[in-house]
Amino acid sequence: MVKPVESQDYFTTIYKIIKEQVTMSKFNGVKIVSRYFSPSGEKNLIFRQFFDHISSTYTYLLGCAKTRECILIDPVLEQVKRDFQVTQDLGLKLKYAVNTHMHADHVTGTGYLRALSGCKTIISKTSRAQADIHVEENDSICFGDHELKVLSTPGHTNGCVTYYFPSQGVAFTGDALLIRGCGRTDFQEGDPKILYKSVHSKIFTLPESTLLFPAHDYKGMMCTSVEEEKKFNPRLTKSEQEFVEIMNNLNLAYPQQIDRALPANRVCGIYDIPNEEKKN
Ligand SMILES: N[C@@H](CCC(=O)N[C@@H](CSS)C(=O)NCC(=O)O)C(=O)O
Ligand SMILES: [Fe+2]
Repeated sequence: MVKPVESQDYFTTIYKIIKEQVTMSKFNGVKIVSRYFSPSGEKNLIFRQFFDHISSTYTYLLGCAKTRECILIDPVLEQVKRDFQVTQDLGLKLKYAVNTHMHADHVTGTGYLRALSGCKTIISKTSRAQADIHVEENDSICFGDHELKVLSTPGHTNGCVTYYFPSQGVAFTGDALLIRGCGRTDFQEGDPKILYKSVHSKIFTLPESTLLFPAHDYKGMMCTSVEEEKKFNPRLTKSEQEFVEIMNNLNLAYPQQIDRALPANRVCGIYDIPNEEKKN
């Protein structure tokens, strides 16, 4: 039985309430994970998922309901004011602006957020991009009472990481794993064999009920689970050889903003915001 949801909180419209990581029923061989991902502070967590329509990027706000410290994962430059305003509305103090990788399709908002709020920027060491803090496999990112673990998941880019949130049974996969897809491997040191290994050894080995939140979706989907992707991902359920073949023949157009995005993202976005701009 799924308990009715009484909270008006955002997340309850997506997931039904249940106390622990219990799976409720089976459909098409997949356990329907109806997990309550802390919207009301039951587990002391504030969560928001934001979307940028131009680049189809998801940005995630995670906040500690007790200490009010928060982080933003994969903010987009053009949406920084929106995202930052929400942190202020909710009485949160931004501690870190975090990247899953050096994005090619949009300019990261991390540098701008740093200028606006004084937060620290984070990216992986392997990305070789500039930031205040460089993370590696097994590092922790702590905010308030919460801790994310860094999993190195290269293949889309060398520096791709997944941020795993064990206490919530959630992982933020960046472009390593997309819903029913994965990040392309045809530029930025992309390598399909490495990506296949990353996903199979680091993401598909997480508990099956782990909810996965990617950096992008192009079909309007918002979230998946390890179990779903292990069963239904049209690329990563194949053998390594078939996967390589698929990835080498995607023939995708280059991201429209790539020429602007890569140089900016090498320095973690735009840092020098005019004072006037900061006030608006
Ligand atoms: N049309 C978009 C770019 C779409 C794209 O290439 N997305 C990347 C993630 S951003 S680096 C990707 O890996 N896609 C995989 C796929 O299968 O679509 C734009 O012009 O920005
Ligand atoms: Fe990417």
